[in-house]
Amino acid sequence: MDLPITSPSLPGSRAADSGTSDLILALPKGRILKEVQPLLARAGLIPGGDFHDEDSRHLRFPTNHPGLDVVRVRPFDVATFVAHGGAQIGVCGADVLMEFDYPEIYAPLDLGIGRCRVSVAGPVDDPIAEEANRWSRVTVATKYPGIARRHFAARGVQAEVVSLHGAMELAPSLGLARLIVDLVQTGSTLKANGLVEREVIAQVTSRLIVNRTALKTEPERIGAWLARFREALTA
Ligand SMILES: Nc1ncnc2c1ncn2[C@@H]1O[C@H](COP(=O)(O)OP(=O)(O)OP(=O)(O)O)[C@@H](O)[C@H]1O
Ligand SMILES: O=P(O)(O)OC[C@H]1O[C@H](OP(=O)(O)OP(=O)(O)O)[C@H](O)[C@@H]1O
Repeated sequence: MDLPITSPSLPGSRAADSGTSDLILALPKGRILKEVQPLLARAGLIPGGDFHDEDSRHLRFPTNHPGLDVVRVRPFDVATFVAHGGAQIGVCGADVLMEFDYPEIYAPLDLGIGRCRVSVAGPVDDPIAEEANRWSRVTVATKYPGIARRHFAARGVQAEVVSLHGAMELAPSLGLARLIVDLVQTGSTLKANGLVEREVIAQVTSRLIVNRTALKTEPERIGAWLARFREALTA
């Protein structure tokens, strides 16, 4: 398929030479970075420099496409970089998209990786937690305050959120909150900490995301990358 993406083999094809700026693809550090690499390869995108050196202090890397650089950021920050137009394209979990609900972000492609769910969980030995939807107030420890508040508000329950960035599973036993809202995949972290899943809020996979304004102003370049990723998903 002949796509209008700057070819690395054409001399003088740097986007900067033609007066347009480089596109930036924001990738999340951590587990998704590993999972997304085969897809990048199928899309013909190879990050360069010392991208594969986990100890590198560089944050921005060139690729085999002179018009596209990659940045490596925290998973939660991918959405923010793309929403603010610092990056035009990104790879981001649906959990993060739900949390921020940025209107500037368009998420056209489900990449089918990073599969898990956002759930409400509580202590195994607190069966009353099952009835949280009937209470007027709950305390919830989470790194998803927006998702938690909206989820309980939709049932007329006010969620008092204790904001944590990890180890949410400790919160009920240490008295920070009665419930948690967190990601669950195998359920082994919940089990290991005496918790049980009470309710699934949403299924999660990673998405290819784009900045809506960038897509309007650069439909050919960004559209071509979307087409490449779409094709890579079916390859
Ligand atoms: N257990 C899991 N199984 C599958 N996907 C997951 C799991 N945990 C997280 N994810 C997905 O991977 C994304 C990144 O999670 P990861 O654990 O790598 O980073 P993080 O711990 O949220 O970030 P940070 O390192 O900034 O705290 C999440 O937003 C979610 O979409
Ligand atoms: O159901 P499981 O298969 O046990 O997976 C769920 C765990 O995975 C995630 O944590 P992660 O490993 O990313 O650690 P972190 O949140 O502390 O970064 C999530 O926050 C849960 O703790």
